[in-house]
Amino acid sequence: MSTGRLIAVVGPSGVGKDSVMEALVAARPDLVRVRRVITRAADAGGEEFEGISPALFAARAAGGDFALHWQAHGLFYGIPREVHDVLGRGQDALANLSRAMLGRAARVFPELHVLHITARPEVLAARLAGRGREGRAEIARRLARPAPAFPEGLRVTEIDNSGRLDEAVAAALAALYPARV
Ligand SMILES: Nc1ncnc2c1ncn2[C@@H]1O[C@H](COP(=O)(O)OP(=O)(O)O)[C@@H](O)[C@H]1O
Ligand SMILES: O=P(O)(O)OC[C@H]1O[C@H](OP(=O)(O)OP(=O)(O)O)[C@H](O)[C@@H]1O
Repeated sequence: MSTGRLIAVVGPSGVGKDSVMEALVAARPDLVRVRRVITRAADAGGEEFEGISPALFAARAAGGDFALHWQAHGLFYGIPREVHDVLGRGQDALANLSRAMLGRAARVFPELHVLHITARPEVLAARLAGRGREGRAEIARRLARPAPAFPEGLRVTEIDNSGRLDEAVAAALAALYPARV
């Protein structure tokens, strides 16, 4: 049985990562979305995640609970190591990763495929305002966050989500699951 792919969905805040992942899973029930462990308030809304304290996060990271973990936006993020079981069953898994983690992710997940979601800057600002999950200062910080460079040699599909979400999702599905001729 071939190993499943870890499909890393990356891109700037507000670009549509959660929206695209939700639609991909709806279109492909065999696709598993990784439930991240985040030190974000459990009632923050948005993606379905496990909210824990920074102290517990550190203990679990030290205990080897995470296949990957990183810090961003003043939060800690972890990908539970159980994702390896999903891939070992031959299933693909979707995970929202930091762009800064892609080099490490490629070492941890040999079958890594990067789905790089992009959008025009003015679109990002409007979408973060519309989402309303962060306050104005945090939105400004996220919009000003420099885009980490990607390491060489990754399998990357770039999807422009400046327009209709369904079109971005269709392009992602076509790239990830090209129709067998
Ligand atoms: N193609 C799109 N057209 C219009 N609104 C979108 C589109 N994609 C995402 N959104 C909206 O933009 C906001 C940010 O999307 P989200 O998926 O949370 O981005 P990210 O996870 O990358 O931060 C959300 O309110 C979402 O509903
Ligand atoms: O290093 P970067 O590529 O800039 O990514 C920074 C963080 O943003 C995303 O998290 P999250 O989904 O919490 O933030 P978002 O919804 O604003 O994208 C991503 O998973 C990283 O944890």
